[in-house]
Amino acid sequence: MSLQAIIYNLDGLFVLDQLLLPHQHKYVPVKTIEDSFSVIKKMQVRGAPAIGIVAALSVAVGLRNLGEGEDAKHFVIDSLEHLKESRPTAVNLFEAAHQLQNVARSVHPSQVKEKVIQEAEAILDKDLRDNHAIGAAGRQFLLDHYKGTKSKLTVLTHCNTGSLATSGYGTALGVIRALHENGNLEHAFCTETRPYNQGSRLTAFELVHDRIPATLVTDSTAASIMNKIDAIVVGADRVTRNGDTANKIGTLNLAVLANYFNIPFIVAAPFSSIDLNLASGSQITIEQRPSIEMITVRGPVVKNSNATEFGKDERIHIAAPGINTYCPAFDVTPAKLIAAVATEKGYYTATKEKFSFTDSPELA
Ligand SMILES: CSC[C@H]1O[C@H](OP(=O)(O)O)[C@H](O)[C@@H]1O
Repeated sequence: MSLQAIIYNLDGLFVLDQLLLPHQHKYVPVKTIEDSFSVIKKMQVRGAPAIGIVAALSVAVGLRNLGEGEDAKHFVIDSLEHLKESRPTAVNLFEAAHQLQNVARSVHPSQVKEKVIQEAEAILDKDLRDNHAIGAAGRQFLLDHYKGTKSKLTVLTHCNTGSLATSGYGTALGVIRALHENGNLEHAFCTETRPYNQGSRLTAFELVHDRIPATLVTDSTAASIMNKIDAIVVGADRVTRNGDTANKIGTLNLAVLANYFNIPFIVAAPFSSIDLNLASGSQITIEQRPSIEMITVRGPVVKNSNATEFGKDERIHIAAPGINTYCPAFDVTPAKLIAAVATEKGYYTATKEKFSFTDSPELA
């Protein structure tokens, strides 16, 4: 089974429906801007970089199919204003929108279609190159950190930051892949990452697919295995100027554990995930998800005791009816708990508990 979250070719744009993984492997066509809004909003495609890429490519598809006489510039600008409303936290969607809208505003009207399609396709191509560089930078930080003491590491990660969250290879999971490919990975642990279960359904799927030695644990197991862990590596949806980082809910728990157990906690993300317009994490909008996603789990319909038919998914209620719920999709980890931010430019470390992303990074 492919790990390719996004397929973009002359036939159009398709996303792997991640609500059905790992049991069903089904691509969904994205033919219109509304299709794009829907697959992002419903989290059929998710992951900060993937969201930005799908939004950009859906505009490219729309431009390829634009009717004669339709205004390309306004199509680009209006479509991306709408897509920005699909999910508020990941900066990659807003960064992609900014890039394409800028192109549409700055070129001659007759050039909008060609130049915006080029820009959208460049975002896709750049992401894969960046992920390999992010993996190298994260690996380099860890080798530098453990220089002279160990070169095979046990690493824990949270949520899904691999090929299913990007154009391929991944960010934090890219660091784990880089360690594995170079003989520096002893073992990987991944947390299930309730309530969407990106870890148990997606990251575990990727680790098994790549034959990386790994163990799945519940979110609540993390503290009890910290004595086995050499580093915690996570992704990011938005990093602010001082290094505060919004990431999947439960990330802050792990950062506090890392700090308590004196384990390096690393954020791995493309530089485009760093929002220099925001001074600190208190300014980040945290997406709230519907409570149905927390109080139920999707499961295949079991027709009878002898056979399981993967028919229409049914939701199985796992919480007491009537209970109030609080279901944020992300939390914010303060910069002081983060040892390094690994980007495609290299890795940044904090001085006096603050990051300076305008300085030169450590090069991998
Ligand atoms: C490289 S993915 C970054 C980020 O996106 C995920 O969120 P979601 O699954 O809700 O889109 C998670 O926070 C990852 O760490």
